[in-house]
Amino acid sequence: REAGLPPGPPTIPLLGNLHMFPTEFVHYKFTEWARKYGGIYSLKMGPGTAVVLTDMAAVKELMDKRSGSTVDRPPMHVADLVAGGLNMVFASFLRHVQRSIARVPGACALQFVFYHNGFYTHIRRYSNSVILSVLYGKRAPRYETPETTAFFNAQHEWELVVKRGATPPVDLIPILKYVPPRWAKWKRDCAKTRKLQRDLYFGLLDETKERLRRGEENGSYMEEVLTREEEFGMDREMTGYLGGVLIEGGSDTTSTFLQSLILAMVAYPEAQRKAQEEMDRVVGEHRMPTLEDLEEMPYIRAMVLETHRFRPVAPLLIPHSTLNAEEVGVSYCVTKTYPLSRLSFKYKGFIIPQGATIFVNAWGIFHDPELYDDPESFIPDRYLLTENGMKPGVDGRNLRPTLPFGVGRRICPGIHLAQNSININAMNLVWAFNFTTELDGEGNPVKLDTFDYQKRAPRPFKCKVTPRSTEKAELIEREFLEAADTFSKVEFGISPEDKAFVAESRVRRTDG
Ligand code: HEM
Repeated sequence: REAGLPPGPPTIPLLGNLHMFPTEFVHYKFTEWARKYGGIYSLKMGPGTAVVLTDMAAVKELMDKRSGSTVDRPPMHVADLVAGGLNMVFASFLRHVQRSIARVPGACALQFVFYHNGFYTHIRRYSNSVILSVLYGKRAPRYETPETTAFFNAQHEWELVVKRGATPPVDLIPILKYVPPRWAKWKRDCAKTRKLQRDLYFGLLDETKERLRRGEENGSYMEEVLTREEEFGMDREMTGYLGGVLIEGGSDTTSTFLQSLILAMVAYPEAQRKAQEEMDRVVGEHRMPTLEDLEEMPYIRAMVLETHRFRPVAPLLIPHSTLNAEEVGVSYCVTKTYPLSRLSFKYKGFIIPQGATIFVNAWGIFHDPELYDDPESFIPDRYLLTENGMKPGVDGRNLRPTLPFGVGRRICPGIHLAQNSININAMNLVWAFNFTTELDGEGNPVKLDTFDYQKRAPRPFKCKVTPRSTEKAELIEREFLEAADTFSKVEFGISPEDKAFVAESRVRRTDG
């Protein structure tokens, strides 16, 4: 480790800390190291450097205030192979694409009707459907809807190619880029993923274009991007990937949050009971909640914040990297191509080299026992006691409540859509259903493991989902049937199987 870098675990020659880099649940290890080496520590990744921030003040200063310099992403050759450098999540800052995204509209959940089992996949379908409706004006009525299946297939392949160890360390040893595909399975896997993604993204784009040509707009986001492509300085490739990246960003994130919320409500029935009490007081039995009710619901708001803290969807956000060389008090206006490698960030006496990868350890902050009482438990009440949920007396002014959505200029562009979707669903779920543990063969409740996660999401778990009353079940169905007109606007071009499913779902099933 070069002199001046933040401290960190001992290194070995050539590899640095690479040999000890965890293959999964990286945030646990990063947090363990944070407790040992401090809120700012470094890891040597071969010749490169990574800096891990588990300190609120450092996150605010380096990632929010000096976002212009920490806005970049570390190189990811696999993402370039799959999306030709146009997956903006992993690409350097694409300003014009970002500008067009800044307008992703807020939308709320239209439908959340499930009666018995299958809630886990239902939630995944729901969040994919919301994003497909917003972007392309085409909803996904079933988990088996062709676009939804195609998306989850492509996503599965994508996750395999980016999995640690699936590819040689091509970002560290760039010469590996030139290995011909016949000797590199990982390259063939990338090509397969690329095809799956392109078939879906450009298929949806072409359908939207065709609809526009026929004058059958339905107000979707991509219609607007297509009409204003020139103004945004975008071409077909960029537009196609813009849509694709938004489907990726918007699908499994919202659903993961909702799955964690349900898991927490089952594991902590007392929190569920308090949320239901508040719901019954504010909304009652005879109507469904609306977003306007949230103002009157401090406990539900606290429960949403606590879910973000307890199980953040992105425990390490998405890694950033430093773009400009800069020293405290002196900003050098440099671009990536201009070599100023001797200049680096200096923060609290530590050097953060140009091009370093920066991880924001949101998990480590949210689970710090110095900041939160009993951080491993789900306790929404903590947000009623203090504004930021921290122990009384802890100065939490440096922590933005939106940290789970990222930092600086890279903050999640879907934040408003996501927050609306999360809030209305949290409210609907609490209003409508009881979530309880399943019983085992002997009638004892099956204990849930709230740490049993797979990548970001809880592993599929069993719980009983029962409507809280017959009246509520009937009301849900009535509202669903009344929303038929709204749904039909986003049912252009759905498959015959989806059409049949939709027709069947519009037949009243309850007696009300
Ligand atoms: C619970 C819901 C969500 C959470 C917690 C979440 C969280 C995040 C986080 C942590 C980042 C990385 C920010 C950073 O690098 O500092 C991010 C980026 C991103 N998110 Fe979200 N997100 C959610 C929903 C959505 C939705 C609904 C969309 C699409 C409409 C979306 C689209 C994106 C995109 C495109 C990026 C990449 C931005 C960039 O690299 O500049 N996300 N999100």
